Amino acid sequence: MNPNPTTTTFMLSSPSEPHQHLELESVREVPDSHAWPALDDHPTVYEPVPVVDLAGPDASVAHLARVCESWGAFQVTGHGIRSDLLERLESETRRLFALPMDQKLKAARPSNGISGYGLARISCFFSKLMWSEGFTISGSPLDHALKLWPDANPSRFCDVMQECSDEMKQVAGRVVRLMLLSMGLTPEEMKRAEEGTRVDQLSAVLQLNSYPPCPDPNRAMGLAAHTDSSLVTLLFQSGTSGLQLLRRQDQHGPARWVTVPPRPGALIVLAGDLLQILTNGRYKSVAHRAVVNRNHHRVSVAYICGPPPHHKLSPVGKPASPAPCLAYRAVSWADYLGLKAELFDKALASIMVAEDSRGDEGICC
Ligand SMILES: C=C1C[C@]23C[C@@]1(O)CC[C@H]2[C@@]12CCC[C@@](C)(C(=O)O1)[C@H]2[C@@H]3C(=O)O
Ligand SMILES: O=C(O)CCC(=O)C(=O)O
Ligand SMILES: [Fe+2]
Repeated sequence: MNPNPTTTTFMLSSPSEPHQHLELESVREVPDSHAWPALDDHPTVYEPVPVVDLAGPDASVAHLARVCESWGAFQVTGHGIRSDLLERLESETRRLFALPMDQKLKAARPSNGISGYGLARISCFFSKLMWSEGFTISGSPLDHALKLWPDANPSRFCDVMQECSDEMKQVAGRVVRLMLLSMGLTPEEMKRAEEGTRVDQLSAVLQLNSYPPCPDPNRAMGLAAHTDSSLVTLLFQSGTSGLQLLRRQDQHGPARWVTVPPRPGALIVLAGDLLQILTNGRYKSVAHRAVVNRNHHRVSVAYICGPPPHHKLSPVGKPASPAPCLAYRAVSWADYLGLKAELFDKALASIMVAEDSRGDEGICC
């Protein structure tokens, strides 16, 4: 799948690209560096995005199987994360992005690193820059917080990020388990699927995103279409919409963008590439993007979660139909991230096992 026809393998000419670290909030006109030629690659339509109440009967495995197969995403309520914690998550995220650019750049993500402040990582695959800033937290955010707020107590930021990660881990663990139960696996397959995916084993990064108001939202892109590499991503979006899911009725049907309206207290679950691999193509990862708007400064926080980085995940269950024999070779998250950084939307295809060469690692059908 190519989630966006404007994708090229264009690399930014140099790290000192003049508009790379624009103070987007003070820009009055979208510069050419940020003007996207084709935002309307598919129509944007209204469709109600499914809601799964983890505390209610919606959390039935039959319902979940249908939702995962047909959407790869849903809103989750009844997750137990207190609304005041989510409010603090939003306000700490806003406080970070409101810092002056030179302060944020003190916590810049190193070119070969995971954590820190910077442009969307996928920027290198596109010829235009995105109307957003990101901050990735992997492990403790303390070192970064000390650089961002050298004169203040960093615990306010760190505590909220840590508490949210801990809570989101519990929710992600429940969601992954329900998804696996919904596949109707044999006890042996279920045991194999749970290796590396149990709640106590999950690992994650927290991705904070900021989308300042944009003077010409029809020409700018907040975050270009992509799938996450995770098993599942839990996304918190502030009261402003912007997240869109790429949806098809069936494999060959026309694609359209569906906006996920903010729903107070809800989190959004997005199926990632590792879930597609683990479920042998049955629960596909969902392509999504973030669009911007003229008046509101939107923020979002993604809890991008998967197995321990070096745990090798291999597919379980029957290959997805109608595709005859989708199967992937076993892969660790760490190795898959390497493929994704190199191949972007071709990473999944690169680990498909050809039908005639299925051996120990692939699933025979
Ligand atoms: C663990 C990771 C997943 C991620 C790449 C990363 O190393 C850290 C940031 C993650 C993120 C967040 C925004 C979208 C995304 C595609 C990206 O470019 O960086 C994801 C990556 C991913 O899921 O592959
Ligand atoms: O901001 C959003 O709604 C999407 C964010 C996202 O896709 C990500 O962080 O991976
Ligand atoms: Fe994403």
